[in-house]
Order: sequence, then structure tokens, then C-alpha cells
Amino acid sequence: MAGLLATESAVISIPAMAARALRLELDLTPKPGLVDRANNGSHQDMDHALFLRSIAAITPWFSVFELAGREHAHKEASVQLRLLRPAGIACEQAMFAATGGVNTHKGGVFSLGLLCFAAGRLQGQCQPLHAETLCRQVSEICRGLVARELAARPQAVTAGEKQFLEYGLTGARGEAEQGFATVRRAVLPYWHQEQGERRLQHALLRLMAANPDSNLVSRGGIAGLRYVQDYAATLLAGGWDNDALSEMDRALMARRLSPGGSADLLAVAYVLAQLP
Ligand SMILES: CC(C)(COP(=O)(O)OP(=O)(O)OC[C@H]1O[C@@H](n2cnc3c(N)ncnc32)[C@H](O[C@H]2O[C@H](COP(=O)(O)OP(=O)(O)OP(=O)(O)O)[C@@H](O)[C@H]2O)[C@@H]1O)[C@@H](O)C(=O)NCCC(=O)NCCS
Ligand SMILES: Nc1ncnc2[nH]cnc12
Repeated sequence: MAGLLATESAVISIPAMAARALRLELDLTPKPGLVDRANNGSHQDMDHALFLRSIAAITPWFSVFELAGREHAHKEASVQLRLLRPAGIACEQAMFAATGGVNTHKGGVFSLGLLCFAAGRLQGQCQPLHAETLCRQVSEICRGLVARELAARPQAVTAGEKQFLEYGLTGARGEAEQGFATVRRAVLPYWHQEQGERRLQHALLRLMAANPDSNLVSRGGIAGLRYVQDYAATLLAGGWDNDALSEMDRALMARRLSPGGSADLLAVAYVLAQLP
């Protein structure tokens, strides 16, 4: 049963979970600063329909990543990212073609793509598919990525590269190289404290409180990042409901702040939380 994992009553695949994670994240409402069913958050160039098109364009690639992981499973970890990247870039291009050039899911493609690829690699090596083994694989596949692509680069082009040079933030690359440590430490131990949509909102708040999200820094500098982290921590400490989240949504929209990196990590958290 290659590529499949039995969970509770259903048998589902990691690529299918990744696609489901993107849809659940998108539909979660209210969701401060982000595109949801109610509004476009702090975004002028994105809406719910655009995200649906993006998800439709990305979804077929998750199985491609998993298959590639299986095919290359017996090669060293250090060559894996080089083998995955052409498909990752092709998937990004499919996303940009579907959205007319808007970056809806660049971080999501990167993080979920790595999870699918690592799952295929584990299957190819006949290793058990657990959250821990999957994250360890991602970390090994990405070993040295921050040093190679951020630290060794004197000139910055992307937002992620600029923020490394200016503030030492390692963004999506750092999260992956650390085996999604922010998700494992800040979210997974608390996953079963809440149910349904509230579980995902709780996870998002925990991510916003902990994640050094490069999107917040590119929109609002370090002060913008601190504002969102403190706001989320205050809600977690004092209690929150949908009204409080809607108020936070308005506060972030007024400041043009969007925690897009945390939205991506929420999808990662959902996939990992389905695994033993
Ligand atoms: C390695 C890449 C991810 C390189 O990307 P880049 O150098 O741009 O690096 P980052 O900025 O670090 O990351 C890119 C996206 O990752 C998300 N992100 C940010 N911080 C974190 C974090 N701490 N943890 C996890 N993820 C994070 C974030 O994505 C979200 O932001 C999108 C919107 O961003 P932006 O374009 O800036 O849009 P706006 O803010 O709206 O801009 P303006 O309107 O203000 O102009 C949002 O939709 C989320 O997705 C970062 O954008 C990678 O690109 C790469 O190597 N690609 C090649 C493909 C590949 O190898 N894939 C391998 C696996 S398949
Ligand atoms: N729902 C969302 N809104 C804005 N940016 C995002 N990046 C990933 N999901 C997002």
C-alpha cells in the first residue's frame, strides 16, 4: 500500500492531506490579516477565489513530489533537494500562472512539497511514516540550506534573503531545516486541546505568537512582527472567541499586516497532526 497511511477509519495519502490542509487553512474564518471566507485580510491582490485556483493548480504536484521522493529514496540525503527543486519550481510556476503572478502559496508549496517528498522517501526506504520521522527527513534533506542560500549570499533579491541580511531571520528555509521545530514545539503538543475550526484557530494563534514570520517583517518591520506576536500571546493568555479574532483581523488590516508564513505553517501542522 505504497504512499498510503491508515489513520482512524480512513486510508489517506500525504499528498491528499496536503491538499486538504490548504483548503482547511483557506476556509478557516475569521483568520486575522489573512484571506478567508469573510474578507481578503490585508491583501489587495488576493481573494478566496484566487486561492481556490492556486490550490487547484498546486494539488497535482503533491503526488509528483511524493513519487520523486520514492524514486530517489536510496540516494544520499545531501543530493535530495537538488533532485526535488526542478519539480518545486515547476509547481511554483503553475501557481503563478493560475494566479496571474500573485504569490498565494510560495511558502506552502515549499513546506508541503518537502513533506510529500520526504514521505515518498520514507516509503521507498520502508521506514514508518510518523510526524517525527517525516520532520527528521525534511531536516536532513535541507541540511545546510540556510548557510548555502542565505548566509553565503552577499546580495539579497527575495524578501526572505533581504530579511536574513537585515535581521538574521531564516524564514521558510530555516523552518524546514529545523524540521518544522516551531510547529512541533508550539502547536502539536496543544493540538487536542480544542476541536473543529477552533482547533485550527488556536493552532494559528500559537503560530502567530511564536513564528518569526518574514511576511510580517516585510510589511511592518520588526515592530509589525512584535505587534502580531504580542497580540496573539495576549489572546492565548486571556481567552478568545470569534469576536476577538475579528477584532484582531481589523487591527491587522488597519496596519496592512499579514501572517502568511504562519498560514503556511498551519497547513504543515495539520498534516503532521494526522500522523502517529
Ligand atoms: C526557499 C523558497 C521558500 C524561497 O523563497 P524566499 O527567498 O522568498 O524566502 P522566504 O521569504 O523565507 O519564504 C517564502 C515564503 O515562505 C513563507 N514564509 C515566510 N516566513 C515564514 C516562516 N517563518 N515560516 C514558514 N514560512 C514562511 C511566505 O509565504 C507566505 O507569504 C506569501 C505572500 O508573500 P509575499 O509575496 O511577500 O506577498 P505580500 O506580503 O502580499 O507582498 P506584497 O503584496 O507586500 O508585495 C503567502 O502567500 C504565503 O505563501 C514567504 O513568501 C522557495 O521559494 C524556493 O526555493 N522555491 C523553489 C521551489 C522549491 O525548491 N521547492 C522545494 C520543495 S517543493
Ligand atoms: N489565507 C491566506 N491569506 C493570505 N496569505 C496566505 N498565505 C497562505 N495562506 C494565506
